[in-house]
Amino acid sequence: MQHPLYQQARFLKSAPSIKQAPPDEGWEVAFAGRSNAGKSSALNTITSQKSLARVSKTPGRTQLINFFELDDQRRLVDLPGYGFARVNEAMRREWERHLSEYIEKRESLAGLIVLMDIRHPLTEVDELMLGWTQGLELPVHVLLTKADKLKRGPAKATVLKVQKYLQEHYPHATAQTFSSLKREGLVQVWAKLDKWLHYERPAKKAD
Ligand SMILES: Nc1nc2c(ncn2[C@@H]2O[C@H](COP(=O)(O)OP(=O)(O)OP(=O)(O)O)[C@@H](O)[C@H]2O)c(=O)[nH]1
Ligand SMILES: [Mg+2]
Repeated sequence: MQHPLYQQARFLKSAPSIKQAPPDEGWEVAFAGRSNAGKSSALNTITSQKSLARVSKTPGRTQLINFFELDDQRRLVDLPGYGFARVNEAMRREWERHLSEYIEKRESLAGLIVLMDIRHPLTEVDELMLGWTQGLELPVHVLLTKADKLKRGPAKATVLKVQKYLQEHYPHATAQTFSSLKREGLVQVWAKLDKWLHYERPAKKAD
């Protein structure tokens, strides 16, 4: 199962900060989340590509924003992973400055996907991230990743709890379960991305 837009994704460029980003035109959706939450895996699953987004062996080393081109108007963006344990204070500040600047100033940013491991969602640093999106009219969609690690019952209970919490504290945010391993939740994410990126899937030809 592939998607005509996301399967076209191609690496465009890496930028250390918003200054080096590609022109701020069209629409883009960014993927954020703690290191190891499964961002790279999700990007590869969504785009039906094996190694579009590189899986980093050294969390916290890459402070780059990676841009992937879908077509001449649309992009996906892989943001540096956050929350890695022993990163020094200066690096953490630098990360916060770059990320908050990107989220607040990037005109073409149409939505933010925030990935959280379903076994420990809504950590302090996730809340920091969600806080930056408040008052920006920036929609957020949370992917509770690695859903295959929980049984169906507990997974369902977690998503309901997270949805309720978001509704109360971040009403601009929605949530769903996701598994790259099982390709679960893919159709739901595609629908969200299509909407944010103003993309209409061509109608299937009747034959
Ligand atoms: N069981 C399971 N494991 C997953 C899933 N998605 C990712 N993983 C594993 O989780 C680990 C981290 O995945 P990545 O996709 O590299 O995570 P990331 O968020 O890109 O990490 P950083 O680049 O360090 O920020 C890897 O060992 C993956 O194989 C999933 O849906 N199910
Ligand atoms: Mg990654």
